[in-house]
This record gives sequence, C-alpha cells and structure tokens, in this order.
Amino acid sequence: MLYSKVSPAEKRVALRKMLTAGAARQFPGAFNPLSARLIEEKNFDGVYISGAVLANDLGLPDIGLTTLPEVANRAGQIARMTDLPALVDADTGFGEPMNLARTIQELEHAGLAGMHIEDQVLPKRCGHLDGKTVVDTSTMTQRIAAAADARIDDNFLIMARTDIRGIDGMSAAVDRVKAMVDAGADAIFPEAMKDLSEFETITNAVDVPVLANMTEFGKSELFTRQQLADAGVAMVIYPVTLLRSAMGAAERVLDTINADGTQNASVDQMLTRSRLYELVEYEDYNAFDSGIFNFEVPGLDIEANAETL
Ligand SMILES: C[C@](O)(C(=O)O)[C@H](CC(=O)O)C(=O)O
Ligand SMILES: [Mg+2]
Repeated sequence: MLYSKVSPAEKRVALRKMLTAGAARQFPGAFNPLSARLIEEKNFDGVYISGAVLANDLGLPDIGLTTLPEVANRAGQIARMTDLPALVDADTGFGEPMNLARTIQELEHAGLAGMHIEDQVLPKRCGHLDGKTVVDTSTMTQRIAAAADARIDDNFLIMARTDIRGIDGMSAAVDRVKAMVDAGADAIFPEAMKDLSEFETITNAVDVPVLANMTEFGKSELFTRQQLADAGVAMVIYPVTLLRSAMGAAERVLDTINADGTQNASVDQMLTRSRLYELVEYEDYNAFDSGIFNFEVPGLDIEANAETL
C-alpha cells in the first residue's frame, strides 16, 4: 500500500549486487509510477527511467529541454512506487561539473538507485540518431569525477554513457570508456553499438558492468537476453518500449471510436477495471479504511441509542 517500504539504500545495494558481467539484468522503462508496479509484478530485475520518455510524456522532443527538478520529481514518483531499484537517465547532467554535483544529490534524495550521464553536447539527440557531437575526454571525465565526489551514499550507481561510437568509431569508444572508468564511473553505457561483437569489445575493455540499450527503431538489432549475456552485458534496458506500446494502443482505440462511434471493438484489449484495481491494491486500502471507520464507539451501545444518534 502507498509506497515501497524498501529503502533507497537497500535498493542501491541490490542494484550493485545484481550487476555482474553476463547477468543481462532486464530493466524495462516505466512511463509512469503505475507501470513500474507492472514491471515489478512481472518479475523484472529493475526499472529504467528514460530521458526520452520523460520528455515525450511532456510532449517535448528528447533534446535536453527537461530540467533537473522535473526529472528528479518524476523519477522519484516512479522509484518510490516499486521495491525494485530504479536507474534514471540524467542526460548530460544538467550543466557543468558543479551542476553535476547537485544533480547527483537531488537524484539520491529522490530515492533513485543510480543514474547515467552522457558525453553529448547540447542540444543532445537520441543516441541512435546521426548528427551528434560529444565533448572532449577531459570535459567528460571532469563531469564523472564531480558526480562521484558529490555522492552521499557510496552505493549510488554512477554510470557513464558515451555516444562517441557513432562519431569516431569503436577504437575511440574503447579509449573513452577506459578513461571514464578511470575517472570513477561505476558502470558503462556504450551507446549505439552496431552488433554483438561491439558489445563484446566494450565488455572486454573494462572491469565494470556494461549496459545494452535495446531501443526499437535504432542502430542496434534487438538482441535476446541470452545473446547479450553471452557478450558479457550486465544490464539491458528497454527504454521507450512501454510508452511506444501504450501510445500505439491509445492511437488504435481513438481510431476505433472515430470509425465505429464507440470503443466497443477495443474493450477486450484494455486492462480491465478489476486488473487495474489489483495493480493499485484497491482491496488493501479498503481493508485499511474498514479497520478504522468501523462506526463502533467504545463504551457506546449504538442500537440502544439509535433514536438519539
Ligand atoms: C536511452 C535513451 O537515452 C532514453 O532517453 O531512453 C534514448 C532512447 C531512444 O531515444 O530510443 C537513446 O538516446 O537511446
Ligand atoms: Mg536519453
């Protein structure tokens, strides 16, 4: 009922423990707090909170327009609704090293288990698009060092993402991930890997957990969990999958209403009222209320006093 009773500190420890090379832990992207519940109920390992989803949910493109308070607030609403650890996408960190320090502390206070920051320059782009630019290595390593230094809970995971693969190729990507680990990154997100051998090159180059981004309509093929595990990947995200599915369903039902004048033909595709109530634990709230508002007043015989009450 209400929020998760697992503390952020416990979630961070759990995240650290589960991220071993080849574990390929699966983190679907929650597009709202309720979908985080669904992810947990379906036994996934953790919840991802995508920058693209946070921006798109506000009707904005994913080009770095969202602000730290917006991201921290929404990510916190999602993270506290599940017992699973949540990893949030903090884009480029919302500024330069001093801002990075504040970003880390805000996200820690919001109850996140970890975050990732990337080496793009603003305006940033989806990592699977062309036309990106990245900062030089020393700017990126300063961001990571400032983030690591500002953290209060040592278990808060700082993941570093590089978008350099699509610009300067794989050997630049290998140099960049090594430098990011040396600067204090706890985990690596190599963006826009073309195939499994590229993931393997990265997992062989560093000793920290590596993430694979299985976003649809991007540059990577949609590999299975097993394929990614065999390439040494520790964590897999499906960042926009649920939002795309939910919006796809929404579009179809609107078309049905337009065509038929009623939603009847779509009802069997919907989450039923009882299933929805199950997800929000309606029964537990009812039980709580009936335990308190039982209309019994100690020492008072309600029936005997019925006329005067
Ligand atoms: C992972 C990502 O950073 C996100 O914000 O979810 C995006 C996903 C996408 O746009 O498909 C990305 O840059 O890959
Ligand atoms: Mg993003």
